[in-house]
Amino acid sequence: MVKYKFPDDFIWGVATSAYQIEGAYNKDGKGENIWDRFTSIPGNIYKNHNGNVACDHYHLYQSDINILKELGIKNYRFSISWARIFPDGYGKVNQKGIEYYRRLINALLDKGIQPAITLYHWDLPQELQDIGGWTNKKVVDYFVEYAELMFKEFGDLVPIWITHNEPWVVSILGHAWGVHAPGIKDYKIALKVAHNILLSHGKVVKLYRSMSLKGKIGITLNLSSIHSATDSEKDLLAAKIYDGFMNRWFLDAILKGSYPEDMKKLYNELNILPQFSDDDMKIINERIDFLGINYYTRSVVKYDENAYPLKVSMLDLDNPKTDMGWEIYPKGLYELLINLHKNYDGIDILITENGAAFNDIVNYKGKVVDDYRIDYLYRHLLEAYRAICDGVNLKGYYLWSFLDNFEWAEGYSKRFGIVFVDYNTQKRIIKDSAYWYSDVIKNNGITE
Ligand SMILES: OC[C@H]1NNC[C@@H](O)[C@@H]1O
Repeated sequence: MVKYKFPDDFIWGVATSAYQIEGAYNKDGKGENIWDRFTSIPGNIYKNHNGNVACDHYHLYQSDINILKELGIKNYRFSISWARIFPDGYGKVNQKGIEYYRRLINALLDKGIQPAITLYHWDLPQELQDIGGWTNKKVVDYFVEYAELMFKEFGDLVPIWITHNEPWVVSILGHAWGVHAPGIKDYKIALKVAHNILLSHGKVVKLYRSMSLKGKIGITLNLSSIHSATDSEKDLLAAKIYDGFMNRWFLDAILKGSYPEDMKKLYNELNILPQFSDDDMKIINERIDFLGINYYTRSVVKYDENAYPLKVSMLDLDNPKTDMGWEIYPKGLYELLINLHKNYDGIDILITENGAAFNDIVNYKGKVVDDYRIDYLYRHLLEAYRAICDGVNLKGYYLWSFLDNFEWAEGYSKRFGIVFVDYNTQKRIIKDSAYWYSDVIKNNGITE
């Protein structure tokens, strides 16, 4: 008996990204991207893993789609590798790249599976990084050129488009903390990158509207519910600052057309505030059809005099965690959804990623009994259900991830998939969580 039934038209899907699963890093005319380069530098990635082969999805996509069909999964979010389309980032088009994605999209549609495409999931063509990457306004225009070609080629086939995946991660992990490609450590650069990414987002949304395409377009943000370690004034302020740093900076720009005043003031004092114009903000505020959110965990923060630049540090609580070391905190998803509904005019929301890494093993029967992942998914879906009951316009849920895959700086050491991948043989093993999720989809809800 279905105890928690979701709305009839609720979108149930799974998600992946190009660099994390495709492999074929130098095949069929694809150009080098910043992750090809970043992973080639020893020490950047766990055991120097890279995405050269990954899950070899570039060659195995048909059998992978057959698994989606077998599980009754009717929506699949994936990203396009920009350098497969424009090897140099702009100008010369690689037809083999276009042909690959056309085969992939048609294979999905043939199985009754609706594609949702992310245009940018971190894999900038290296040639563009060589001219400054996202610090260079030219790259904004090259992104628009790339998006326009994708809309022309696939706009009539693909109902859901996501301009960018997690601009906060691209700017902060890639340009402030340096743990992601391109490995820069400069907050001022990071915020300039964030601004140009948001500009490129707004320009592409405007372009999409001008092409009278029938689908929906939005952006995906990684968001977290922020809690202060104590009720002290300093810790409460630390939580407000971290909420501004991770959430409100992007949400307010995109949905309200202005960066939050408190954060502009702080960044200006820190001399890391990027330059921008009112026209920029108007472009960034272009109306979107949905907000994509990636939720994994909450953040508990405190005031920390020595923490540059925000004087905020994260607590590492002794609570149940996933293999990523992220606290399992399902209620944070409910809190986030309610806050977004209240503070951003009830905008339609898609959960474009939620899931968990656990140290999966294949048992003696050749099965993966991942009850921990089922528990994580159950608890988070219950919170999503509660948010819907409380009025949130939550329209869908894409589980991260379809396949075990390359988890960026962690390499292949972290398994998020509901399908196990043996990287030595490329064999797929459907985990128990996949069969559980298949039932959720079939029942359009969760049973006790
Ligand atoms: O860390 C898990 C996921 N988070 N969001 C972006 C994805 O590319 C990651 O694999």
